[in-house]
Amino acid sequence: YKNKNQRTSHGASANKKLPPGPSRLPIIGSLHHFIGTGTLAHRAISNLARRHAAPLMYLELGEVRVVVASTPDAAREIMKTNDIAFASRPWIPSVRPIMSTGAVGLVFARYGVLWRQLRKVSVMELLSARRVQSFRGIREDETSRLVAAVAVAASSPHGEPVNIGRLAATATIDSTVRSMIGSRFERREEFLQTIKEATMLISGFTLHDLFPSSRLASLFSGAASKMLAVHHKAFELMDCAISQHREHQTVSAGGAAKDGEDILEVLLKISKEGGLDVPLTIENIKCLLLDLFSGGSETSAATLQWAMSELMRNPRVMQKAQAHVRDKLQGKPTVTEDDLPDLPYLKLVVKETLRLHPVLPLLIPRECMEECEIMGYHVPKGTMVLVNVWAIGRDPKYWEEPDVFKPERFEDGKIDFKGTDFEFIPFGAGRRMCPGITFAQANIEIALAVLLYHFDWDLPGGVKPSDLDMTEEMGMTVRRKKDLYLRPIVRVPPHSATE
Ligand code: HEM
Repeated sequence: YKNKNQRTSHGASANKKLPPGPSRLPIIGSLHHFIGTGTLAHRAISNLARRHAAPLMYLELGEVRVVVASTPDAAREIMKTNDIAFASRPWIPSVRPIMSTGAVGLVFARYGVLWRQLRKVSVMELLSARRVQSFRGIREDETSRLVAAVAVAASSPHGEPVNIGRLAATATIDSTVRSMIGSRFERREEFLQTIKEATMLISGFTLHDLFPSSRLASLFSGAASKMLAVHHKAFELMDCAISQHREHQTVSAGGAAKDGEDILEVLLKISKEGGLDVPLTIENIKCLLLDLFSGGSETSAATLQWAMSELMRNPRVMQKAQAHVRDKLQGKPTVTEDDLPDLPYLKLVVKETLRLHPVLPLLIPRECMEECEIMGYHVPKGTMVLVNVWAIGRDPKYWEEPDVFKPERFEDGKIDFKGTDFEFIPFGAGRRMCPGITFAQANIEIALAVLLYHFDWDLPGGVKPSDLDMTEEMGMTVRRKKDLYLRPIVRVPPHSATE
């Protein structure tokens, strides 16, 4: 056994104190602490950090060194004080073969000129408030379809329960994809399946990722070749999305109403104009598109589903939110984005949902680019760094009654998720912070508003609110394990059902 607070044994780092953490065994490191716990990583890591009183904790997952930050102070030291040192992403062995082909998007790009370029284009051009605003018509159209689909179920003789998570996901995914390529993706289901497969492989927990130097592990897991196969499939789908985009443009040019520039159009234009520090290749464009598709849709869909789940579990909050929307809208036929600024309570509901259910509970892993001292401990170069935002959002030192869903806690407007209040960082912070906050907020708020405005909701089968199953499942994001089925009752009839 190695003891906690053990000094490192790696060359120049020798004699420097590593953060505390659980005991480690030869070869497997700390992995035995995770086996048989039956708990998802963010919960298991949170339990370990608490047991070892380790705001900054050191683990070895197989051969991989990992440091986990579990308090706002630790997160601040990493993502603010030492932001540049932690602004890279690790290329775990499963993704390395793909990245080595040059197929680098934004999410996994190493810190450097290419990342800076892609980041700048994304923040300034693709996901800016102005651009997000230009997709308003798409969002309103998709949410009116959502309302229409729910209304159909509500009008069935026995009041059919609807799979609200799935319907809301369809609305956010279609809205995202339309903003990207101008129309709904013909191969949406196939694409979602591919993303799901890819994200299982890049979770970093394959044998090959944990024991990168073992040829046997690499052979057994076959992860690299599976990853390449998924990557080829994803690229084939992106080619298809690009051709679909071209066809759509031809149709639009032929007289059909046009929504304004979509994201792919902007990217192709920027790449053609040139004058960039690093040329934007078609490969980069496909990767970036893939990142935005996948980063943009599942995260928002999962958040919406958690919001509805918490509202069902907390009838007081549900009634207050519904009364708030109906009061403000005063019988208007439907909610438009003009109404959203008048619905502050809804924004608080979204915030509280993200506090209790940050869909990326450990953010996206960072990599330490140069050895650093954090909270008096040594973090060696090359260490993978995770920030447990799930644990931070439930820390009783910072949150009163942390397990209670209480949107009012944000009422004074002092705490926001923009990356400066380290007790609440569901979108991360610093240079690698999520660039899609405005895009996500827009999609989530309008969908939630229409669901609460038009309908009341019941749990089918006589389930009591407090008994609603909230079990999590880890996919690309932490989502509900079981789909959320609810029975809708129309309160404000939708004025016109689209299709
Ligand atoms: C509720 C919705 C969302 C949540 C909770 C979320 C959360 C996150 C988090 C935690 C990170 C990592 C931040 C870090 O390392 O500090 C991230 C990165 C990223 N997100 Fe989001 N996100 C959401 C929606 C979106 C949307 C709508 C888009 C785009 C349309 C998007 C695009 C990205 C991209 C491209 C990155 C990588 C940025 C980089 O590495 O430089 N996200 N997101």
